[in-house]
Amino acid sequence: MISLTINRAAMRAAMPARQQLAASQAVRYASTKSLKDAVAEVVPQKQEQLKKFRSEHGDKSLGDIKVENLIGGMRGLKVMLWEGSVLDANTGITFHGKSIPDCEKVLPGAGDLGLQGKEMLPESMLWLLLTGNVPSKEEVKGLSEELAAKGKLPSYVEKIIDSFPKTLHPMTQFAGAVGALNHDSKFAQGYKDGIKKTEYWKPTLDDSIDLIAKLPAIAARIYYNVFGRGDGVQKIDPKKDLIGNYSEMIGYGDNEGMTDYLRLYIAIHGDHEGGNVSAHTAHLVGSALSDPYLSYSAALLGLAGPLHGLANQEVLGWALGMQEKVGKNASEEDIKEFLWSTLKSGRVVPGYGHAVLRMPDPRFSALSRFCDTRPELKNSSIVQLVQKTSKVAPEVLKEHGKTKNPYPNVDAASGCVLYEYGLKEWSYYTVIFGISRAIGALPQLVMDRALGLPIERPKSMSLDALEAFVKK
Ligand SMILES: CC(=O)SCCNC(=O)CCNC(=O)[C@H](O)C(C)(C)COP(=O)(O)OP(=O)(O)OC[C@H]1O[C@@H](n2cnc3c(N)ncnc32)[C@H](O)[C@@H]1OP(=O)(O)O
Ligand SMILES: O=C([O-])CC(=O)C(=O)O
Repeated sequence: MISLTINRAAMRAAMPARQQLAASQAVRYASTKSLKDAVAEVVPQKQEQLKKFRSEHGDKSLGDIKVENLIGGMRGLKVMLWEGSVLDANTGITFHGKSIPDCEKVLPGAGDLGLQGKEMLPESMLWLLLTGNVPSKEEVKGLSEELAAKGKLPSYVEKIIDSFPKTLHPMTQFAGAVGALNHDSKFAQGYKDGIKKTEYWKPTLDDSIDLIAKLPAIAARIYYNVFGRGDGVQKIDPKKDLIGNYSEMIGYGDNEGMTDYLRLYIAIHGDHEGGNVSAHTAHLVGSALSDPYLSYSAALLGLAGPLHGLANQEVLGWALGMQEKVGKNASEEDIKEFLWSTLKSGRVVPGYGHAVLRMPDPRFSALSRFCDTRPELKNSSIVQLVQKTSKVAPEVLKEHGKTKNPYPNVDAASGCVLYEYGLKEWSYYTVIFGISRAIGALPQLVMDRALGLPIERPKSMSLDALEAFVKK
C-alpha cells in the first residue's frame, strides 16, 4: 500500500499540472476510506509537524500582552492551537484554507449522493475539518451511513428529555441531554481502564462521531416535546444523509428547500476558528480530559448566550417586532428609525458586529445567496426586511460610533429563512446552530488528544496585582 502511494506520487511529479490534478482527482474519487482510517493517516503527520515546529520555533514570540488585552476579553491574542479553520478579519473564514465559495465548489453535496438538493453536506465539511482533505462522494456516503447507523438515542436519554418541563429553554435541554450521553463514553471508559495517552484520540473520535450522529435525534425530540411538531419518534432512514433524516424528524422531510437550507446552514456554522465562546469552551473543558459529551455540553451552554449563538433567536424576535411596528413594506427611513430606537434604549442590534470580523460575514452572504436562488423565498416579507436592514444598518451603526464592525454577522440572516419555511418557533433556532458547531469543535478535541495538548490554565491577575506589576 505504501509503495503504491510512493509510486503514484513519483509518477504524478513527472506529469504536467493539469494531468496531475486529474490524476489526484481520479485517486480521490476512487477512494473509499472510512473516516477513522483517514484520521489515522493524518494523526502521525500532525504529530510530526508539531514536534518539529515546537523544537525549531518554541521560543519565538507571537506578540505582547497589553493590560488592555487582559481587561478586553483577550481580543486578538494568539493563544490557542486550532486546526480546522482560520478567521481573517477582512476576508472571513477559511476551512483548511478553503473559503465558503471554495467549499461550495469542491465538497460533495446532496446531488452528488443522488439526494434531492444541491447544497454541500455537513458530512463533507466534517471530513474536511477532521482530515484537512476533501472527501470523495463514496467516502461521504460511507460516513452518512455510519452516522445513520449510530443515530438512535438510548432510551435513558429519551426519558431524560421527556422529563424536562416544556418551559425549559430548548438549549438547556439540549446541553442536559448531550451531557447525559457521557454515560456510555468510550473515552471515559478507556481512561478508567488506563489506556495509553497516545491512544486517547481514538475513543475521543469514536465518541465524537457517536455524538454528531445523535445530535439530530436529540434536537428533534426536544422540538417535538416543546412544540408538538415532527414525527415524535425520531425515525432514521439508513439511506438518508444526516440532515435529510433531521429534516424528516422535525416534519420537513417533504420540503426540499428547507432540507437543503438546513444542510447549508449546518455545514457553514460548523467552525469559526477556536476563540469563539462555544469552540473555546469545548477545548477548555476537554483539556481537563472531560469526555466529548461533557465538553460539548459545556460548549452548548456558551452557545446559548445572546451575544453568541442565541443572537439568531434574538434577531428574529427583533425583526418581527420591527415588522409589527413599521408594517410589511418598511421604507429605509422606517428601518433607520427602528434601529435608532434599539440603540437609544441601550440594547445591541442583534446580528450585527463581530469580535473579529471587520466585513460582512461571508456566512451571511452564503445564506443570502441561498435566498436569492429560491423562488419561494424571493417574495418573503421577513426575508426582504432582513436583507433591507443589512443595507441600512451599517450606516446607522457607523454613525452611532461604537461598534467596531457595523456589518451583519451570520445570525442576521439565519432565522428569517427558517421562519419563512414555517419553523416559526424562534426559541429553537440556536439548537440548530448547536447541531452544527459539533462538526468543528469535536474534530479539534480529537486533534487536542492526538497532539497530547495539556490542560489549559492561563494566568489571571487581580487589579491590585496588576497595579503593582505595572509600577515595577
Ligand atoms: C455566531 C456569533 O456569535 S456572531 C455574534 C452574534 N452576536 C450578536 O449579533 C449580538 C450583537 N453584537 C454584539 O453584541 C457584538 O458585536 C459582539 C458580542 C458580537 C462582539 O463584541 P465586541 O467584540 O465587544 O464588539 P466591539 O468591540 O465592536 O464593541 C464595542 C462597543 O460597541 C458595542 N456594539 C458592538 N456590537 C453592537 C451592536 N450590534 N449593536 C450595538 N452596539 C454594539 C459593544 O456593546 C461595545 O459597547 P460598550 O463599549 O458600551 O461595551
Ligand atoms: O467567531 C466568533 O467569535 C463568533 C462567531 O461568529 C461564531 O462562533 O461562529
